[in-house]
Amino acid sequence: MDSVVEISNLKKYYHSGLRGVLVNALDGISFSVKRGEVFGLLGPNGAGKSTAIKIILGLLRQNSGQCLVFGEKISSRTKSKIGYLPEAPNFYKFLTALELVVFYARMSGMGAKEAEVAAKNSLEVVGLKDALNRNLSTFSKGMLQRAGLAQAIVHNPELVILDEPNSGLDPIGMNDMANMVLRLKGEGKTVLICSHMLREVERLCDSVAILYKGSVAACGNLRELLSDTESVSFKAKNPSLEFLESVDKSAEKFGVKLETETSPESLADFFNRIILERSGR
Ligand SMILES: Nc1ncnc2c1ncn2[C@@H]1O[C@H](COP(=O)(O)OP(=O)(O)OP(=O)(O)O)[C@@H](O)[C@H]1O
Repeated sequence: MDSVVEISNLKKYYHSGLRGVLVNALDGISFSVKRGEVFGLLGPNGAGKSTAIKIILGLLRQNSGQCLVFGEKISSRTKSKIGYLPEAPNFYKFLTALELVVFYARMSGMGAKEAEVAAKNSLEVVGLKDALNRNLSTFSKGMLQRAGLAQAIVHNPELVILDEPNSGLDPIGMNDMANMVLRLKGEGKTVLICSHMLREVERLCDSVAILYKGSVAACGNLRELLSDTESVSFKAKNPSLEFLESVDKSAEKFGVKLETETSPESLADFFNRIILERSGR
């Protein structure tokens, strides 16, 4: 499987505040997103996710390291193959859903007729067929997210980047969003999701990278990461608490930690463990 995004030793710092204090937003991160996979970019607030996404999109330049998209440095050619749903998109509210998506289709270089057909099609895909001609000002949050996804996929991009796609969605909306992501995957597209909704990420993603303070704390195939816990198990008929405590104490003597949890871990547990380890708490 070839890489759609290949990030190597990427560094980005900002000068912040009046004194220009240096903030290491990305401190040499490396990961790759393979063609056709759903990839989750995770991390607590301030970990560097948005900075990484902006660099992939060509909206920001790194200070050093490399970011290749479709094997090339970012250019207008590579950008035309990317669809992007920003977190909390701020669309022109006086446009109808159709006008909005046609606008983005035209920006991607389509002619008027082609843009209208593509816009109607992508609005139908996201479930807004009956709201084509409604003003965005009358849309609920969930409908705005759908319209945002429609603009992100209208030009049939190969790579779709979704920043907090579940923001403001109710459980039904989240389920619909998940189905749309799986549909994109089924069409052979690569999807990069940046999210704090770990249950959804666990359900959808093939691979993840967890960022912490500008570094990669964990990265790889999700199933492999989650089954990576070492555990010791034994069978005993109705063990008493006393017995269990004595086993635990004897194990401790030999430097063995008995785990009562069995693998695979949930992504949320894995995430918390990795972040706690990194933060030394
Ligand atoms: N324009 C900027 N100027 C100065 N510092 C910035 C700027 N943008 C981001 N930072 C800092 O860089 C670090 C990484 O920020 P970034 O927005 O990439 O994190 P994030 O993982 O996307 O966080 P969140 O989950 O809150 O969106 C943070 O310490 C942030 O304060």
